Amino acid sequence: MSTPVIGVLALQGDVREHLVALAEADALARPVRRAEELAEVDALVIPGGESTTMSKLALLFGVMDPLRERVAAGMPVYGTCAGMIMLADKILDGRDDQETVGGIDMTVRRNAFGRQNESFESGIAFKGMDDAPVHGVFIRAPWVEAVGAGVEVLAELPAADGPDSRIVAVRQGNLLATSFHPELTGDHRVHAYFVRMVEEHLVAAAR
Ligand SMILES: NC(=O)CC[C@H](N)C(=O)O
Repeated sequence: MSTPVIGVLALQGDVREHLVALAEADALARPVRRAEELAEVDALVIPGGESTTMSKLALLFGVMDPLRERVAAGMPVYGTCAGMIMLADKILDGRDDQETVGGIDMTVRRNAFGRQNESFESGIAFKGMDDAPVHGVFIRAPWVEAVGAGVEVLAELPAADGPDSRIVAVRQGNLLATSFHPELTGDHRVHAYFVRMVEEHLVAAAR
């Protein structure tokens, strides 16, 4: 099978780190800014950054609707942090004019873990990666407040202030989202998991 071509939405955010992580997970990675570039990739990563700015630029560059169309058509997408917010059907604490691509039946709360100076790192038990916890870097991170029946929860963190836990990684069909940033660590197992999702999608689509 040919190597999957995975774009990284390069309007704003930590694009370069994702390009490196995807290459290390054996994908062909390239930045995507415009609809024509989106049309040429098999799958997409939406990076961390600032979802309000990303939303504004996606509308300005005319990629918001093409993105929604590709998601509806089944293109695999992985969103980290701001990218998770972009994949949420509903957001809390967003800006009034903030739009998302949507696609995952979940409600995500922006900046839920606190402000920049409350950023933290934590080992995370990630479903299917049983050899060792995933190293999670959380920077003004969102959490998933509610999920619909079709959403698989892949990771949760115990809440700092009570018995509850916070959902920090989910998958719905071909869409994957994490509150944290595996691209900022040397541990690229989540990117490898996404590359496998893309390969499985391409095999199924070719049948
Ligand atoms: N590291 C991040 O991507 C932060 C996300 C940012 N707080 C937002 O709302 O988009």
